[in-house]
Amino acid sequence: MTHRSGFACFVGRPNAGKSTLTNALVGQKVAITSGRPQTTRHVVRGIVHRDDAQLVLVDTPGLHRPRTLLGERLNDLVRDTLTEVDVVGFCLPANEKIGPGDRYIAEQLARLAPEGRAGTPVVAVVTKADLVPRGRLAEQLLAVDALGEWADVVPVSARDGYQVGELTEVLVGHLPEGPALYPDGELTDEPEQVMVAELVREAALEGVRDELPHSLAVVVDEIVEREEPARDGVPMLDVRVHMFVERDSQKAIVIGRGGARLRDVGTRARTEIEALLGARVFLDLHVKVAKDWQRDPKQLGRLGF
Ligand SMILES: Nc1nc2c(ncn2[C@@H]2O[C@H](COP(=O)(O)OP(=O)(O)OP(=O)(O)O)[C@@H](O)[C@H]2O)c(=O)[nH]1
Repeated sequence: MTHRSGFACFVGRPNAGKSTLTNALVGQKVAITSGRPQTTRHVVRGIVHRDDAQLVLVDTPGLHRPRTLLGERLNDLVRDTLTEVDVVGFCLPANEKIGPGDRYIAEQLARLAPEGRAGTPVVAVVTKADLVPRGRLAEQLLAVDALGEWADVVPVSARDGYQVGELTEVLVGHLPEGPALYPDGELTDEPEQVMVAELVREAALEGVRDELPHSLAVVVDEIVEREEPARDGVPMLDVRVHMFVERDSQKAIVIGRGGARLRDVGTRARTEIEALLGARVFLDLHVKVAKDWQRDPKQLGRLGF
């Protein structure tokens, strides 16, 4: 079975139904995050976990707020963000006529595809389908279709669940093959997780910063509390961390002769993590050379390279 993974974001003018749709897609396993995950520069709004795919929904700064629509200066930022995701969902409410705000966004999205090149696919999502009769919905679908070049046009209702599964299918269909980017279950994107990653990164770069310029990404896979605390009542945590480097030579640097350097890094990081979390920590450090899928500039960017 091929596994797909990647990022999507919803754009659309205010009130278009982006947040509600995100929640509907993510369903029970909602994993809204408050902070900034260390593996991506965008705020993760939610993750759809499936056996065959992981769809990470991220926020797009810039196109969400009306005032930013006026700021030409923000266009580059928006464009950057939109080209870093694998698929964009452009939300247009079924019950409102297409207006200048929608057209503005449509124009921005059209620029994602530089002439003659395939850009980020954009799926036009006609939201709030439950608010209009079938005939009106059909008319809106035609109007939206005429508004630009879309990879697909999908009507949905986040309210009653109409076509929500279908939209997931369509979005997943635009993701590249790749392993899950986040562990299943609740996304514990707590500040601790970010700080733990930072502590490991600092320890790993100590003394070799010049040799590993931008080539070290740290991903905290999990922080799990053991059921039995230590005898003195201090909680015990298993912390699993992956460090990604780009080349074998860099892996050798991180690990050091006979693993000596990695042990050192582990000890130093562990001491600091214990101080941070107030717990005894078993730190499981792995170093990996980024695989082919991670050589993809998009993927590397997400891992922080
Ligand atoms: N009837 C109906 N109402 C919906 C649906 N989706 C969203 N709404 C309503 O539309 C309003 C706006 O929805 P949001 O999800 O907050 O829209 P948004 O695009 O995230 O808005 P901003 O955060 O302002 O950009 C809310 O009052 C929702 O309850 C839907 O499928 N059906």
